[in-house]
Parts: sequence; structure tokens; C-alpha cells
Amino acid sequence: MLTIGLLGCGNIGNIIIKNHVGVDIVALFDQMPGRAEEAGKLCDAKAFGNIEDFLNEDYDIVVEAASIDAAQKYAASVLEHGKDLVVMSVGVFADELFRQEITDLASSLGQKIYIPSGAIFGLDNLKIGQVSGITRLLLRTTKNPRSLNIEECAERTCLFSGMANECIRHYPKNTNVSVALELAAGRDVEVELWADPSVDRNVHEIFIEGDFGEATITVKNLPSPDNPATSYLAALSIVTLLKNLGEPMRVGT
Ligand SMILES: NC(=O)C1=CN([C@@H]2O[C@H](COP(=O)(O)OP(=O)(O)OC[C@H]3O[C@@H](n4cnc5c(N)ncnc54)[C@H](OP(=O)(O)O)[C@@H]3O)[C@@H](O)[C@H]2O)C=CC1
Ligand SMILES: O=C([O-])CC(=O)C(=O)O
Repeated sequence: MLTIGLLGCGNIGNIIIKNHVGVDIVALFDQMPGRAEEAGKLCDAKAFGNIEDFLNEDYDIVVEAASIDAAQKYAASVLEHGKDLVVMSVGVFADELFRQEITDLASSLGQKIYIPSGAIFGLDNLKIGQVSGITRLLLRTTKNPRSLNIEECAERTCLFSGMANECIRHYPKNTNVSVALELAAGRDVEVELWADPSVDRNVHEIFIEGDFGEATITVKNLPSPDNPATSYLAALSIVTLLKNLGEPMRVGT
């Protein structure tokens, strides 16, 4: 069975712990040591107080479910410790130079980096953008102000309109999906981010046009109970990715 080390024991980390299938969680790390200790009691894994000890433990894959900052700080070290890496805070790869460095490093070491589909549907066939023209790619995300950590918002308000790599700098906890779309399609993504006090879901509308025709995808996600910024679907997607890593058949492009 594949063994994993969980980097980040917050909302997604705990959903992984409660729902994981086909993998064994053996090591935990969080910048709040108490969270790793508590999580360790739930899954019988060892909680580490420092990153070096966490990475020196024997297991196959680090699952990052912490922050863009954590992904930036630790990705290279994870690979250098001979471990594959699952990155939930995919916004880290909006930095093209960093992305190139990390993919080059993974390639030279023979390690893999996995990006879950996260809080959206549709990444699979969007990858056709790597071999065929996509002429329009727009993500319109709408969340309740609570999910965006905004206190005062009486009516539907556009917070951002522009490109994904800029949006993620302003909203690193809410627009990782825009960077996942960018990586899948191999092109820039336009983003609109809206706060709307009348919605109780995290809504992602994706508009795609290209040589294939056109597609519109609307996802109305339930926020996670412990972190409304993060859709529950995002946590389920990582549980599913881990379950499938060891399977002989791969479904979806
Ligand atoms: N790809 C996608 O579609 C999606 C990605 N995400 C991203 O996934 C990540 C996890 O989400 P979620 O579990 O809801 O977030 P939480 O904030 O609930 O949990 C993250 C945990 O990681 C800790 N942490 C943050 N930075 C570091 C660090 N540098 N080193 C060690 N621990 C750290 C946090 O501590 P503290 O509380 O002190 O910060 C917290 O305990 C986030 O980056 C989020 O934006 C979320 C939804 C969708
Ligand atoms: O969970 C979501 O709905 C999306 C999200 O926060 C992100 O992409 O960072």
C-alpha cells in the first residue's frame, strides 16, 4: 500500500484522514504542532515538530494541503528526499520560474508531481488545449463574503477581473482552481471573482471555446464545514487522486 506524509493538518488534512482509501498515512506535519498531534491520534500516524524529521521518515508521497507558502518552501526538499508530491495549493505554480525549476528537479530525480482536480470539474478534457486551440477560457468564481474573509458586503460585488496569475497573488486561498485550469489548458485564464451575500455555495463557472466547439461548466460547491473558503469537493478530489494512484487502469485524459 502507498504510504503518505501529510503536510498540513487543517480542514483538507482532516477530511483526508477521515476518508482516505487505499493509502496509509504514516507521518504528519503542520506549522501548528498541536494540529499535527491531534490529527495523529485520529489516524495512528507520527506527528513531527520539524520539517526535516518529517521528510526523513520512510514513506512514498508528501500530500501538501497547507498553503502556497508551504508548497513554495518545501517542494524542492520533498523531491530531494526521494518522495513524490501532491500539491493542493496549486497556485504556487503561477510563478513560471518556480514551476520550471520544480518540474526540472522532479524530472532529474525521477519523482512525480500530482495536481488534483480540486474544487472544479473539467480539467481532464481541458488538457486538449495542449494539442489543439482554445480561443477563450474564463473562470467566474462567486463566493459568499464569509468564504472570502470579507466582513462588509451588502450586494454582489466584483472583487477582481484579470488574469489568473495576478488573481492568485491577491486571493491565494480562493483561486487555486484558476491556476489548475491554466496548467491543464497550457494557456492563460481570465478570472472574475465575485463576492455575493445571496449565495451559500462556492460557485465556479468555466467558459471554454476552441477548435473542439464550446463548453460551459457550472459547479456549485458546498463549502467545507471547517473552512468555508475551501469547497468540500476539493478535499474529495485529493482523496480520490490518492486512491487511484495505485490502480492499474487510469480513467480520464
Ligand atoms: N486546488 C484547489 O482546487 C484548492 C486548493 N485549496 C488550497 O488547499 C490548501 C489547504 O486548504 P485547507 O485545508 O482548507 O486550509 P486550512 O487553512 O484549513 O489548513 C491548512 C493547514 O496548513 C497549515 N499551514 C499553512 N502554511 C503552512 C506552512 N508553511 N507549513 C506548515 N503548515 C502550514 C495551516 O496553519 P495556519 O492555520 O497557521 O495557517 C493549517 O493548519 C490551501 O492552500 C487552500 O487554498 C483549497 C481549495 C481548493
Ligand atoms: O475551494 C474552492 O472553491 C476553490 C478555492 O478555494 C481555490 O481554488 O483556492
